[in-house]
Amino acid sequence: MTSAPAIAGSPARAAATSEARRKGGTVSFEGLGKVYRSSAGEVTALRDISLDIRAGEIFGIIGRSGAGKSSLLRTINRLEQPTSGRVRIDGEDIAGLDESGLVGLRRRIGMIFQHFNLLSAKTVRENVALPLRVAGVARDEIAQRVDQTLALVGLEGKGDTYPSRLSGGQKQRVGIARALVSRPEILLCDEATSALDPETTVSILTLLKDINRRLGLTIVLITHEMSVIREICDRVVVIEKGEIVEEGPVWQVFGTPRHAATQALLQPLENGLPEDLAHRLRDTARPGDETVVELRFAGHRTPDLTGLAAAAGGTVRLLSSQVERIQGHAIGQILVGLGAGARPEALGQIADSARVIGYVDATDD
Ligand SMILES: Nc1ncnc2c1ncn2[C@@H]1O[C@H](COP(=O)(O)OP(=O)(O)OP(=O)(O)O)[C@@H](O)[C@H]1O
Repeated sequence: MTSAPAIAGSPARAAATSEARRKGGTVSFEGLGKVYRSSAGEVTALRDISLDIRAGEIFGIIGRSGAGKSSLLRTINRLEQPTSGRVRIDGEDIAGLDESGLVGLRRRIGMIFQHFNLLSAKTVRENVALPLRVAGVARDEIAQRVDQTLALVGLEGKGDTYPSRLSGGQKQRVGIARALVSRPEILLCDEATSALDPETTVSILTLLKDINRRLGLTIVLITHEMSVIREICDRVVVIEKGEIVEEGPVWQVFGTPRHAATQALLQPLENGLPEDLAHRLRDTARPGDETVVELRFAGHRTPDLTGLAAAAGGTVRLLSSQVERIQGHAIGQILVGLGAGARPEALGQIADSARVIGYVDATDD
């Protein structure tokens, strides 16, 4: 980009965004394969990956340890060479780039890392300036662009500080500034928040989202945490043993996870049955018991409490609720206890699915 990083909502922002969009930032994988060969043998890290990442989106790649996430991410800037298939950036097959073409590609693709990869003997300003120095940019322009980029990531006044005096979150901000100073079209994030505490993670993810909106740049991130995907991604792909097993908009993958690997990755986010209820739940009803119904929302319907009460046709108690909004869709589940005379079978029309999970003695509450 030729214009300066700008403030959200300003005319300069709109110009910066449209310029980034015009310049592209798409990534296509076509039948990509990667086999590592060493004296210890062969490891197939990626198999037949075909995938299109659109300009300006935040795209998540998730999978368990060893699934092949890093291998895939690193083929985008040719830190890793595929064994088969192709990677295209804005339609161009990057396998054909010569040395100078590769240098140009890496200027268009910034990268940030889990452990920040900062030079400890250099100040924040020197760290951020490094890619411009290497590119031979004039001294005055370097100073101006470094200042603008430090302001963009919220590090005004920290230019002369050494990395050892910064918090983890501040170090990652330096990493982000260094990646952005060359005004790339694509930002690769390699487990960028995995070394950070939950609060700092949220602040870095918020910054990435903000940068994506302001500059219109494509962000591709890898993570093993579904909470990161939920926080900022537009679309996600799940990889398992080197293959794509699930792909789609985030709300859809969270709402209807189809593959066992996705379900396992989502498990830490599920609270399960409230403990007190789990202890009291019975398989068969005794006189006076409430019927406990689980209503699941997969993003196609919004919980309608009035409709719920009307459909049930009797007393309804809310026992627990874990419904969140992802990309404007209601995802999660509600547990209700239905009293005598209520019709559990009528609740199927209220949620995306409904099922009786047992019975409880309501007088125990
Ligand atoms: N340089 C290498 N030489 C040999 N095998 C490798 C090499 N790099 C990765 N692998 C293997 O390739 C497979 C995929 O590794 P990769 O690092 O891409 O997975 P990952 O999903 O990023 O894992 P993690 O989350 O643990 O970093 C693993 O079995 C790994 O052991």
